[in-house]
Amino acid sequence: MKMEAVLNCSSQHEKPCGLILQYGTAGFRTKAEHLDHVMYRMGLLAVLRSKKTKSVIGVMVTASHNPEEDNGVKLVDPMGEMLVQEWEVYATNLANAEQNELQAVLTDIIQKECISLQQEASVAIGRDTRPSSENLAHAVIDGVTALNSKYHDYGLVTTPQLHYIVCCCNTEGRYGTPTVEGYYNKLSSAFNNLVKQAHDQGDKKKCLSVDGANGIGALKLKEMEEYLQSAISVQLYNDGSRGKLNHLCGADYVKVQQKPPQGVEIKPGEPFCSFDGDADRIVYYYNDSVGHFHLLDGDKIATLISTFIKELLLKIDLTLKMAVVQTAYANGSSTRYLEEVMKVPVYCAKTGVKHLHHKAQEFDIGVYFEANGHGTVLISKTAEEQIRHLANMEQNDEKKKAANMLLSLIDLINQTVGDAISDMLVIEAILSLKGFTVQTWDAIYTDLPNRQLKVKVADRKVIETTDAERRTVKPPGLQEKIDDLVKNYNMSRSFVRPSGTEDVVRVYAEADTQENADRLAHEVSLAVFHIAGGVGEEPKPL
Ligand SMILES: CC(=O)N[C@H]1[C@@H](OP(=O)(O)O)O[C@H](CO)[C@@H](O)[C@@H]1O
Ligand SMILES: [Mg+2]
Repeated sequence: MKMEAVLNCSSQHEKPCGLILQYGTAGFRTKAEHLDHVMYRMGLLAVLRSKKTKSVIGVMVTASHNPEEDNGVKLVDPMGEMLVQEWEVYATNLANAEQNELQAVLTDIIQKECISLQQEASVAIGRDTRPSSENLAHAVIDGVTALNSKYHDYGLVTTPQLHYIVCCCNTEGRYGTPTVEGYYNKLSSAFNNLVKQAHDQGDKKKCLSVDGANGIGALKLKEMEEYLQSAISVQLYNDGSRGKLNHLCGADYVKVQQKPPQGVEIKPGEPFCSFDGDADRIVYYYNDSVGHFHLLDGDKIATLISTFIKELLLKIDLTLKMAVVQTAYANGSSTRYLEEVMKVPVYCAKTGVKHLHHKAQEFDIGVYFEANGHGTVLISKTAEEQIRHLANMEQNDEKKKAANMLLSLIDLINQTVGDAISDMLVIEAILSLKGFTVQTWDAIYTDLPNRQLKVKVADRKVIETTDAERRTVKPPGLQEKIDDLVKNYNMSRSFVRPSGTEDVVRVYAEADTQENADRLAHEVSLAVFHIAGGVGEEPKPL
């Protein structure tokens, strides 16, 4: 390694003095103007990770649902997963090293990980549509080339497309062709195969309105449309031609505000969905005949998909270990429905997709979704082989058909990470095959009214949690207070946790009525404010 070249080039990607950042729930995220040095250094780290794993490593430049002025970066591990947690600390150390400490930090990583510098490396780079992303991606490339490594710049791609590409590169194409076209071909042929088998198809093409959050998802869905034309017609809103990224639109806005994106008119019963800024999340919704807004979030998506898979497994008489993984934000009704009616085991993981993904890997079929619409399904290799064997050998036509359906579903699902486009096609295919509308899907169970709030405190780290973040252990007295407040309401639940992506404490409450959920959320916010060092104005009732 030519350390001199690395350090020289680093001085062109200067670190703002004293700036401290952390590789959080989803990589680094902050104002775009503070990230040039982080990008260069993540280029370096991706090369080291690539040498260590002898695989292609991905670097995605995006800040997902955050405002357009922000940006961020996440590293993608060989099988298309998020960067392994042990390396997050290296990422943090590199990002925060002053120029004169950089050499020591790099050497430390190389020694601790026993990295052979002779080993070849290769990095796959992608970026979202933010105005700052192109230059920041160049800084990543500078880091990669400073270490004399190869790279492939995939340009504008969704986060899940880059995860897919990395997985394809490292499995000699067994997962698919490592290009955006390969992704379109794989998903569209699986989708077309599935919907062909729906009974009520006739001449009626499926129609769906999509809010693209003015981001990369809109761009890529437009590109993909020609591959899907015979089966679905998409009406795109917030396609990026005018509005600002994520501004008053997108999956996060719709989920948190519990209302449709601004500027779109929804006819009663019309199915709508929203992507987030890097197209790894999706939520569905519709307005009923009296104008009430109905949200079908990650919990409803997990229920729909797991019901469908369970039905197919029953048809082919295959016993597989299936589970659903949620977080504390999952609506209590969804957990109850899954456990009590569907008899599917449900696990609660800490917030952040990496935690859910890990848990889901423990099962033959692991369905995981965060309530905000980020999730996917993991199917173990053995389970896939068993299904493939049945599809090939089975004599009974109905069973053969069901096994083939499962195989197409496996191809349609992006197993590397949550994927708005893939999830949307999975949902549309299931709705077609079951003859469901969004309303029938919504009626599977009724969400408990809920509310999410944010509280500003001086130092959110004073709050420590346990039991998958459902209870606090610090500061003293807070959990007791929350327990007391929750007791005053019916069907109630509330918890608080420090956010991993924003400088706030998040409060969640649910109860029998919206008024009660709002009131409980406010009372718990006050408890946080008073016990955990609130700053600024005291939280006001909604
Ligand atoms: C309540 C909520 O939606 N939290 C989000 C948010 O994390 P926080 O740690 O809550 O800020 O951003 C994460 C990354 O996108 C996402 O995984 C997570 O679900
Ligand atoms: Mg996202």
